Amino acid sequence: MRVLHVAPEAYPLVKVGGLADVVGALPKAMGPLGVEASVLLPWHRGLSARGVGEVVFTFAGREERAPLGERVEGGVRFLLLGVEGFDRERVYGYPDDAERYLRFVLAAKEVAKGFDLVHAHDWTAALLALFAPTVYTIHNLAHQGLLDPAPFFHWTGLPWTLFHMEALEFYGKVNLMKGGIVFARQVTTVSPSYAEEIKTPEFGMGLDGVLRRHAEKLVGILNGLDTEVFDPGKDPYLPAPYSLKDPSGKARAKEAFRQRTGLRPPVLAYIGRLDPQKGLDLVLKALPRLLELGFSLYVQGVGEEGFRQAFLRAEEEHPGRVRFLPAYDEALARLAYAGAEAVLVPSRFEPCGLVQMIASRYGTPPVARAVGGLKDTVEDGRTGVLFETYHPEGLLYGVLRLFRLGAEALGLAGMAKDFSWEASARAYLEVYRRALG
Ligand SMILES: Nc1ncnc2c1ncn2[C@@H]1O[C@H](COP(=O)(O)OP(=O)(O)O[C@H]2O[C@H](CO)[C@@H](O)[C@H](O)[C@H]2O)[C@@H](O)[C@H]1O
Repeated sequence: MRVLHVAPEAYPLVKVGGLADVVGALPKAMGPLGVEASVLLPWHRGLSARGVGEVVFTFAGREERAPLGERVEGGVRFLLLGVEGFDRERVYGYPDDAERYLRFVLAAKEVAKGFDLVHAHDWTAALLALFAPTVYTIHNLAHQGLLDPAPFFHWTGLPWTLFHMEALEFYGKVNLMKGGIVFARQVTTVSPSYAEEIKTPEFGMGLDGVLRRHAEKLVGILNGLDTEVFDPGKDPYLPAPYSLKDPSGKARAKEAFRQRTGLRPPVLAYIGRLDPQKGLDLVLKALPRLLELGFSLYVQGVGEEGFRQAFLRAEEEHPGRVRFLPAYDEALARLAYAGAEAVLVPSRFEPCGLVQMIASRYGTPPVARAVGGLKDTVEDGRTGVLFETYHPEGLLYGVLRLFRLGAEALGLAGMAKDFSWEASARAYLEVYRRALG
């Protein structure tokens, strides 16, 4: 079976968040099951690849050409598509994102012709479901890809008959994610709990009705971790390797983390995008009390300016107790996963979440909110702590409970857990078979 993954980001070529981890790891995990997978990405600035040809496609009624590159990393074949609009600093966050990614999809549709199945990820690739046999994965319902119908139909050349409630129309706009859900042969999301939650108005972000109508083709498959990439036993970013059998190297990581950050333990770490999804308002509100109780805080992430300012202020006000790294930094993230006493994942909603799994793999227990994939991956009281109420008190209670139970013991229990892709890869194979059957 030949499958083409289509996505905006994939580790190790380009990563903003967890989507990249998944798109980088899943193709590898499917190999042993007989699925030959390639990953198609936009040719973002700075990526090098061997030119392998040119893709001819139609955009806004005109013929365009885009160079196609190829590069193999970690056994995965990446294809890079050099359509206009991607020679830029960032992956997302431009006013013309909808246009650039539509152009990418219309070119990707030509590449897809050489494959049995497309596996499209998130809103940017959703529209492929209209052009090829597609499995569509929702990584986050918060980003749906909304745009005005007039430019959409002009650029794509699709008929206006698709502009109705059971197809692409969404409150007067075109909704690309809705198109993915309606037209894909199978729809997946990244945890069983999130698959249930998104069928309710509370978590459905306006698409719960559509998801309920298409529930028979919707399945929740838990993300795994690339256990080769995230392995404290051979992580080049750590001062010494360690494992469940011999965790002694973890003390070295703690020491290195302390020296690097100047924070006195116990340190609570947040690593991730600075996004309202992630419950950072709870962290900020609980901060004074956490500091009073003797905890320090480490925050690493990029995203919303409001959060950036708030954490810069917190760092300034509490030298030696709060450190904020407003950057994407793989090396420091690994050191934090290994060197902090606990990680905080107080999300409002969380489709799956990789942060809590990575932390566990590095022997650091998570304090997480009992939603979505967090509920499916953190064993409350055994590998970490889950709290229910979206309130600073809920988070505080969770932190205190974790340390009462013994952070170290919970961390070790987490290290023993299987976070690999194995079971989930088999579940995806079933979905692929259904899509083609
Ligand atoms: N500043 C920084 N420096 C270094 N590393 C950083 C970083 N900021 C984030 N990361 C890394 O990005 C990843 C975050 O992944 P998550 O899955 O936890 O959340 P995200 O919301 O990005 O993903 C979305 O997609 C994934 C994939 O399906 C879902 O698990 C999730 O619930 C959904 O919200 C982790 O590997 C983390 O270490």
